[in-house]
Amino acid sequence: MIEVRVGRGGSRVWLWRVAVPFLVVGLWYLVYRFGGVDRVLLPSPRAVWDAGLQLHDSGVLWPNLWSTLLAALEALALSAVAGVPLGILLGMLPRTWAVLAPYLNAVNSMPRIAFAPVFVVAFGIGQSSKVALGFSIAFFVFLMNARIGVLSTDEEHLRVCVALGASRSQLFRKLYVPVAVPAVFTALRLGLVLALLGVVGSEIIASRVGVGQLITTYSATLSMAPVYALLIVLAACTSILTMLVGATESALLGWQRTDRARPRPGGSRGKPTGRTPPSVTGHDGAAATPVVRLESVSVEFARHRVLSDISLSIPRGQFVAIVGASGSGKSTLLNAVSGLVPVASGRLGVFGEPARAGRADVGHMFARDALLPWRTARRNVELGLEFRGRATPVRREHALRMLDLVRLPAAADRYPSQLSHGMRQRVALARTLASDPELLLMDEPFAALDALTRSSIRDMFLDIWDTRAHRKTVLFVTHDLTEALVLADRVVTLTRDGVRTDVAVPYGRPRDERELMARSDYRDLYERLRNDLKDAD
Ligand SMILES: Nc1ncnc2c1ncn2[C@@H]1O[C@H](COP(=O)(O)OP(=O)(O)OP(=O)(O)O)[C@@H](O)[C@H]1O
Repeated sequence: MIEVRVGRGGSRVWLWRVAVPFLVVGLWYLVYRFGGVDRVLLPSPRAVWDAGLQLHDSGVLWPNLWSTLLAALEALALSAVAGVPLGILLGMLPRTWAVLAPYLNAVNSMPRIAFAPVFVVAFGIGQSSKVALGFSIAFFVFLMNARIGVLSTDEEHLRVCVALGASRSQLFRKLYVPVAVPAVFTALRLGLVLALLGVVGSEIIASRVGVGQLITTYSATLSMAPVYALLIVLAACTSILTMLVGATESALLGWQRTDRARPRPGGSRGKPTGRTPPSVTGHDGAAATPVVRLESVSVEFARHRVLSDISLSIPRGQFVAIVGASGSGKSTLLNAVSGLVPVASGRLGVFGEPARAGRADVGHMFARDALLPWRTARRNVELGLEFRGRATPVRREHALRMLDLVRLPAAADRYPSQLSHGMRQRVALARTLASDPELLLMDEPFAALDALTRSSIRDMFLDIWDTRAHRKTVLFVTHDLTEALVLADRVVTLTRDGVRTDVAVPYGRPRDERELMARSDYRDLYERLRNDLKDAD
């Protein structure tokens, strides 16, 4: 379908739209009058108009048109009901798709119209055989589009849902179905035309009623004027139905309309300012019960070792910053702790248990907000609570409280596309904090923001962390050494060979970046860590 954007000059577009049928009729008349075309094959516009009126007045048109449209709509509905869930499932199950794809593609490439006589034999001459042929053509459009819709799922949306505890069936309902909806609307438009094609084709081959049957009858006597009139009526009906689909799509997918083209955050990750300098202290080791304990942990992707022999012990309430060069495995470390990637060797314990995804007491926040664009801010914050089966009023009230906490009470009913990057990241923070996790895994959560917004959200986060009944344990990944030293109790530098430095940050809170920079011991510490990172490169 060709999209026409009606922006400025929109009234002129509408004028042209209305003018097109008149121009076509004018051209038709000219060809009829002066084109030397056989007048049996191409009757005049006037004759077609009269034939249309005659079909209407004689009562022939409406029952036949109704029969055809009803069969097409039935075929369309059946195709959608069967094709969409199957397409979504096949999108979710790539191995099943790999097995079935050659067969489905083979069936889809068959000229289905050739099956019309088979359906007539199977279902008899009547509505069922028409619906069957329409279904056999439109079904694949739904299946393929729904699958492609699922394949377009944003990797980070999936990761967030899994980290928030979504089960397979919740992923199906709350992630894949909404992701597939725009593709299903495309399928509706295409499927409508194809279902109609199947139904009319079936009527032309064998039918007692329907537009196709009328076309066969009139064509047999070379009365082409009613044939053209019927085709025009069918085209008008298809256009009206397509417009209805478009209007429904606009009403249901309001979040898409407002989805302004924004640059993806992530390109401007935080960089060390390089202005601050040093002082060094040894790390004081872990307190009683570690919240996270890694013992000689290694992680591999396709036999490629990404983390080697990492040992760390993080006590309750400690704020630990992980700093390292790009590719040193910082995100992988966090993903392993939250159970999103498996460890290849070693032992990884979280609250004394093996790491697993979807724990309510572990919150994972990513560099990109990964808010689900079809949900308002409030409903995004509710997501984790929804996965855990909390009642609607309870989670609604809680989400509003969390939005209050991140100072966004007025944004509750706005879609992510209507929020600035900073606001979106605050909504993501509210979503992470909603289940009141004891352990917060923060993967460069503010890196994609401009310096001013980053610093204000960082301060807000520290306020929340510091003023709660007890401090949460935080594992905070950052590229920015200054950020690490301003925020954390402890800084761990990570290289491709493992943990390089593990130091305590010996300054009280609140910390002021400028005051710190004025201290020689801070400058020494900064310099030492920076050199460790440089050597690792
Ligand atoms: N799912 C994956 N499959 C294969 N390789 C991966 C996967 N995830 C990460 N890697 C690889 O692991 C290495 C470490 O990646 P990771 O994202 O953990 O590094 P990082 O230190 O967080 O980097 P950055 O600071 O650039 O985000 C990289 O070489 C990356 O290509």
